[in-house]
Amino acid sequence: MTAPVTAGRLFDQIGEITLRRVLWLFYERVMQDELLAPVFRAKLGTFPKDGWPVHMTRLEGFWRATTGGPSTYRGQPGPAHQGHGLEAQHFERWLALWDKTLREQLDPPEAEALLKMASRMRVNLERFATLPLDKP
Ligand code: HEM
Repeated sequence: MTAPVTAGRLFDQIGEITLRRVLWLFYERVMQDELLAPVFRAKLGTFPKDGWPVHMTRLEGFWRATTGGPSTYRGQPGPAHQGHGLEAQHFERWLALWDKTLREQLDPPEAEALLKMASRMRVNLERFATLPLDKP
């Protein structure tokens, strides 16, 4: 019988190197997407240079922590999404690319687990993304 995928085991099941590969491939695709790329380019510059190495290190830390792996990530994903003019369509596209990349690169249980995690986070991130920057 296959054990259920839980956060603690997920990092080990995916593996450090595979997780890193998935993330780089995903953002390479994000940067080929005409809706998403301009948002990231405005903030981080030209992929994979400028602000990208730092961003990728931070994201890797985030996903390591989320999947139960060792991590020193101490960021705040919510506020990071404020002030970019993000709408529902950006999140739809992001998740569609995430889904495609995960399905190609991982076994179904791990792919589904990572998709489900991002789908849940979307609710909170989208709420932040549409908050006015200067609250009265
Ligand atoms: C559910 C979907 C998403 C997840 C899980 C996610 C996750 C993250 C995380 C963990 C960070 C790092 C936060 C930190 O600095 O500590 C981040 C930053 C960021 N994300 Fe997202 N994100 C999502 C959707 C999007 C979308 C749709 C866009 C826009 C097209 C976007 C644009 C950005 C930008 C511009 C940053 C800030 C980069 C920086 O200042 O270094 N994200 N995201």
